[in-house]
Amino acid sequence: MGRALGNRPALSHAGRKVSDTVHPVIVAIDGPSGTGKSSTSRAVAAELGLSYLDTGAQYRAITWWMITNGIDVADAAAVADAAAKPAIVSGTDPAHPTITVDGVDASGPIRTQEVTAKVSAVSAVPEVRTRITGLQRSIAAAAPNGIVVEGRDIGTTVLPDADLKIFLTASPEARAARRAGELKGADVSATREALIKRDAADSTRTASPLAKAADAVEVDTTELTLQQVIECVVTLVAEKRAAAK
Ligand SMILES: Nc1ncnc2c1ncn2[C@@H]1O[C@H](COP(=O)(O)OP(=O)(O)O)[C@@H](O)[C@H]1O
Ligand SMILES: Nc1ccn([C@@H]2O[C@H](COP(=O)(O)OP(=O)(O)O)[C@@H](O)[C@H]2O)c(=O)n1
Repeated sequence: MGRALGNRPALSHAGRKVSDTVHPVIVAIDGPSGTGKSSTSRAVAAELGLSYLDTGAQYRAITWWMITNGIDVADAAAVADAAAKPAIVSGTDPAHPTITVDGVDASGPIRTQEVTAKVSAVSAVPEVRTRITGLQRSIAAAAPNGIVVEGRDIGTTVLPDADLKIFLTASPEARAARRAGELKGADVSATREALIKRDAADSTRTASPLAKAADAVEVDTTELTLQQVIECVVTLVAEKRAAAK
């Protein structure tokens, strides 16, 4: 499948050849925690002039709202009942991504350990996924030049017709070392265990689990620098655009 970039209606702009028109490009980047999705996606979007959406931040935002509103995240029915309540707004400039919940900046609170520990339970609830997936599709459809969307189920469920799908992987050791490096003083082996536990929950849930789409390009980042991963994805986007001309 995949949306053929070159098969879109050929619009004729005054003084501009149709072949010069750059169509919006949709890039889906999925994979487990610490594989480099956010850093790669932001950099690729910035380099190519695309919008950027961190879908994990949206699931963290709704989890933070549940916690601050006293909802027991282990109670799936209570989470489902409340899923439509918070207003979640994502800013998609890769130079300055933002997220607000009911108008309040949530970029700091969504990164706490409590949210990290509870986000998998909330994101497994089908009503939550339906709500957040709807937001993601509207944001992608409105991006003027195209968008890089990163998460767990973008290539499989949210944007199955994306022009390019990437699935990033890395060894648990490399991922834990990267994450522990961000959380000053964090123990690498405890971080590794927590990552493995969250990946297992995300991969085994019934509703839209973490999975590689059949037509995704898998990139193992264990031995690559971040710059190498960025260059790899930028090259793959350029190849897609060239093939679509
Ligand atoms: N290829 C890489 N080599 C070394 N460090 C990396 C690499 N990719 C990402 N990082 C670092 O690892 C950490 C986690 O990356 P991030 O992009 O947040 O991963 P994810 O979004 O998949 O959880 C960040 O500090 C980032 O700078
Ligand atoms: N498309 C997505 C993105 C994230 N998530 C959930 O949100 C959590 C946090 O995602 P994240 O991208 O912020 O995680 P990390 O950057 O910490 O790896 C994941 O562990 C999943 O439970 C999801 O279910 N579907």
